[in-house]
Amino acid sequence: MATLESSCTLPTAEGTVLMQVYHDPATGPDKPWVVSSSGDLDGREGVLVRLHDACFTSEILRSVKCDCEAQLRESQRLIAAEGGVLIYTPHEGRGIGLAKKVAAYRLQHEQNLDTVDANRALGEPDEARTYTCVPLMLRNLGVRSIRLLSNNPFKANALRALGVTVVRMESLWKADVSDLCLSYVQAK
Ligand SMILES: Nc1nc2c(ncn2[C@@H]2O[C@H](COP(=O)(O)OP(=O)(O)OP(=O)(O)O)[C@@H](O)[C@H]2O)c(=O)[nH]1
Repeated sequence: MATLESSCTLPTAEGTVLMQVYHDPATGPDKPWVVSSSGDLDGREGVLVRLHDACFTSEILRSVKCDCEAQLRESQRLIAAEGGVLIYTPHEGRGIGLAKKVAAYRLQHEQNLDTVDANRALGEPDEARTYTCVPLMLRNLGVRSIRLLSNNPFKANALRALGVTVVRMESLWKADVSDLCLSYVQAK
């Protein structure tokens, strides 16, 4: 069972957020889950929520192989504007971890494989993400139902299976992606 470890109010470029750090035994102590919320969400329906999986290459090194950083910034902007929740998960590489994701990148480059085939060539699943702790995080904020900022039905299905009421999905799309990123988005 996940636990809320600590929280603070944090001034950000997009306004002040409530930051909460959770520990989930399923993902380990060195991989915190971070919940950043804006506005008073207690008892609210249809709250805007972004479930964002860590992407070191894009968000820290500014890789243009994928659209993760652009999606993160766009969701922060949308959430700040109307209130909502950003859940930043430790599921780097769709859950396979950074080292394996980078090995998959190498195969993509050297053998011209797409993201799914590269994972399979490494003996890894193409999807290893689980979101078991998310209902607790939403409950703790008093969120009753959500609008999920995502293009991936897997995430909405996973949350619904855990009992979260997903009213609808709202698309996140950044038009100015690189050619490399376009092939990644098409392989999704
Ligand atoms: N295994 C693998 N993971 C990748 C690759 N490129 C980015 N990622 C990871 O993919 C995750 C983001 O998943 P995406 O597939 O881009 O997004 P999504 O699940 O389709 O959902 P939305 O962004 O909500 O529409 C992050 O954890 C990234 O680290 C790759 O080539 N291989």
